Amino acid sequence: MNPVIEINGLSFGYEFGDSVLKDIHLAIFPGEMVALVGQNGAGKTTLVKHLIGLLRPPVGKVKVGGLDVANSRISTLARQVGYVFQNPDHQIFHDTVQAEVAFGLHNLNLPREEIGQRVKAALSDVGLAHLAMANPQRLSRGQRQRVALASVLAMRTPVLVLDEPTTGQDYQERQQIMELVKQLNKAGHTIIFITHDMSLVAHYASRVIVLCQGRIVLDGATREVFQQPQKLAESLLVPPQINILANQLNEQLNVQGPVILTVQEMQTYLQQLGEGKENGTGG
Ligand SMILES: Nc1ncnc2c1ncn2[C@@H]1O[C@H](COP(=O)(O)OP(=O)(O)OP(=O)(O)O)[C@@H](O)[C@H]1O
Repeated sequence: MNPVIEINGLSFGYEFGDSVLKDIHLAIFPGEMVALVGQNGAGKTTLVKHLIGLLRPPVGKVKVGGLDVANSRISTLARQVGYVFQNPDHQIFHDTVQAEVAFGLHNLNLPREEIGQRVKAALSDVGLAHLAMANPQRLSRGQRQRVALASVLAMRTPVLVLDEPTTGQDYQERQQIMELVKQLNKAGHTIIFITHDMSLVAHYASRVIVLCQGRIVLDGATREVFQQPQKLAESLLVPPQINILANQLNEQLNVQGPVILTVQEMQTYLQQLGEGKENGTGG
């Protein structure tokens, strides 16, 4: 299978600034659900801006859906990758939610009917169907974030890049957004999401890429990455509480237990430990 995103030797620095990305090599395959993590200023947003042509690689090569970003038009790349900005106000310009979500679709020259259908479906997906005629500027930050998400969903691109999609959302909205993202991934979209919430990473990502000062320092299946708490700590990343608790329990019991990522996994593990004890085989 060919990678949908291929980065070879990408280095980048802003004008008058230090180097922000250093020799990035990366291949992401169709259907992956990748979490891109790292402390503030690690270079995550700078990296993904290279996928949509907002930044062009001065050194190295970036390919998306087989297109070389260095010489592809932003409008062409926009058919491959949808990007939800970290700050929704950087991508919301229209007077109504409906017009906002329809904007990108007009650029695709789609028939009016299809535009209407896609807008409706995207707004319903993010739970904003009832606010189609509202002015986005009057909505809450969390709602504006979801308008931005709907605008990108409506484009139906094979790759979705979500830069901190759950910022400003309450607990329930956060779960809803991530469940929606999971469904999109199941339906075949390749997902890259940036977040500082390591419990979302543990729960939803199939692969984790850790950026530290512009370099990739960890890249692997989620469970493998959480198996290296020392390396995560070096990047100032704190695993979810449940993972830490399980590690401490294993240490106390002096057993090599599994890597626990979610509360549900912990529940199952505790049950197994309990049953082992009853049978006299537990630690
Ligand atoms: N437009 C810009 N001009 C100059 N420097 C910039 C610009 N955008 C970002 N930087 C700098 O580049 C570095 C990486 O920033 P970037 O936004 O990519 O990090 P990040 O990992 O996404 O951080 P955060 O988690 O805070 O969003 C930071 O030092 C930042 O100050």
